[in-house]
Amino acid sequence: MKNIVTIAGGGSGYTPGIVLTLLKNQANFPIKEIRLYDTDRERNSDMEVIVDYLIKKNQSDITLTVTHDPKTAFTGVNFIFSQIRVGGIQMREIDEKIPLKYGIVGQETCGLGGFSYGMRSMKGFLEMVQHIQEYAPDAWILNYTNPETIISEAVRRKFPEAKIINACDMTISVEELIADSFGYDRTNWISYYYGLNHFGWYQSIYDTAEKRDIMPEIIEKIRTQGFNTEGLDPSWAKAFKLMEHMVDTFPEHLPNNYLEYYLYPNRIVESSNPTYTRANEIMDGRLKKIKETAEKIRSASSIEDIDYSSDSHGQYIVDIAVSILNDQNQRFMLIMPNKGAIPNLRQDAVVEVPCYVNAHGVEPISLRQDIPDFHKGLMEAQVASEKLLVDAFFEGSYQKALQAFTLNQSVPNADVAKKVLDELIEANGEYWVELS
Ligand SMILES: NC(=O)c1ccc[n+]([C@@H]2O[C@H](COP(=O)([O-])OP(=O)(O)OC[C@H]3O[C@@H](n4cnc5c(N)ncnc54)[C@H](O)[C@@H]3O)[C@@H](O)[C@H]2O)c1
Ligand SMILES: O=P(O)(O)OC[C@H]1O[C@H](O[C@H]2[C@H](O)[C@@H](O)[C@@H](O)O[C@@H]2CO)[C@H](O)[C@@H](O)[C@@H]1O
Ligand SMILES: [Mn+2]
Repeated sequence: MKNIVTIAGGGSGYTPGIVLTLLKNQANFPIKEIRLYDTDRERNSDMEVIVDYLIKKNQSDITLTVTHDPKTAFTGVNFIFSQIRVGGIQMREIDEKIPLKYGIVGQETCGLGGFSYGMRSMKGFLEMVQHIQEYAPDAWILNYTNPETIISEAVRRKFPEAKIINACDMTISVEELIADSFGYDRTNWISYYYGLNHFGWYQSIYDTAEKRDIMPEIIEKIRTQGFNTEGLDPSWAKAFKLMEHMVDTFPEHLPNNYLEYYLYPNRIVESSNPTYTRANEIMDGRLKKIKETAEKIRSASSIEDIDYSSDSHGQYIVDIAVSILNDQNQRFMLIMPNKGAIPNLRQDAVVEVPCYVNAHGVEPISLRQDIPDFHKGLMEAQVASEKLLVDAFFEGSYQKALQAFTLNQSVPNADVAKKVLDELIEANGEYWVELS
């Protein structure tokens, strides 16, 4: 059977990498149609030009459909890969800049920028899931849309039966960086990782060739040699530099780089430019590249190769689909209700842990051991603040939102929490539910 895949947020700069990965994986994941669904017609139309070019260049007979209509997007599909960004890059810029004005972390998925995005994202994402329930109730939603823990919690409350798998590419990026920096083969690894999304640690990394846990050795190498960040985007190189410091200071378990926003908000704020943030870098980089590539294809009768390739971000989501289709029980780091996976953390937390994926869905793997107090304490505050935010969304409660903002560990006091909340309510307007 050939599948139909809809890429929701089709205009995203991740689409070419995902399409090229799909084209490369036709033996395991045969596809008859790719649909690009996006509320922004101009962005979808630019991506149509690029994807059409990639399909033809690969001499594939896959049909391409481009739409802003949910019924056309979802009717009859088998998989929806979601990468929508509700509010777009313009609202990401606001999420990053308003907190920075008050001297606190301004970031896409962490701190109060992440909460601002979370409130918008829940609204837009749940509307999309409603459409999917109507037009394709049996389809699998493989979700990359952020902030993942908040999205996962909201979908679980509103659509408990939805067939959704929430995934983040950060752990594979970290593992690739480690393997490249120190000469490991990560395909031999069985990783045990626990946390919330963008808020977790490795507990162990078992190397099946060496037949031992190599995490202590990796930690030592990070402390003494540092990562090889040559060729990385400077912002990512900077993040991994701070990760080295985190590992050196807290060497018990290997942290996700995103913990820098909670453990070192001081350093993050000091090194941020409040008038030119990551959103501005993306506007001047990834987004410009899409426009330029589409223009190049439109205006040329024959063109040189365009600068997109299949990548691990695309491969990860395609591998999840393949594991479902072929009932392979492959292992992935996924975002799921805890229910015992981390034994000493509240059972209703949404956590990121290794899981098996097969035709029936996701089976989380238990860590079997309690996590230490330091890591547990940090997680408990974060779980509570994220849950309060989701409560605020469903109840329309200003008080719950204020509690969520105050409890966020990037926030020094309730006065700042309130000022930032009030300014974000104003800036988000209709993107947020009304809070009273
Ligand atoms: N989970 C992960 O590890 C991971 C990795 C990379 C990116 N992401 C997430 O993927 C998303 C896309 O990132 P990006 O930088 O490419 O963003 P982007 O803004 O460049 O692209 C997102 C696209 O979604 C469209 N969109 C917005 N709201 C929509 C809606 N309601 N319905 C349909 N389309 C809609 C926009 O018009 C835009 O074309 C973000 O949520 C980002 O955080 C997640
Ligand atoms: O600032 P951005 O938009 O470039 O990235 C934000 C996303 O960062 C992570 O994904 C990385 C990934 O880890 C890296 O290897 C490479 O593929 O780029 C990705 C994004 O550019 C993170 O996991 C996502 O959740 C963030 O949205
Ligand atoms: Mn992520």
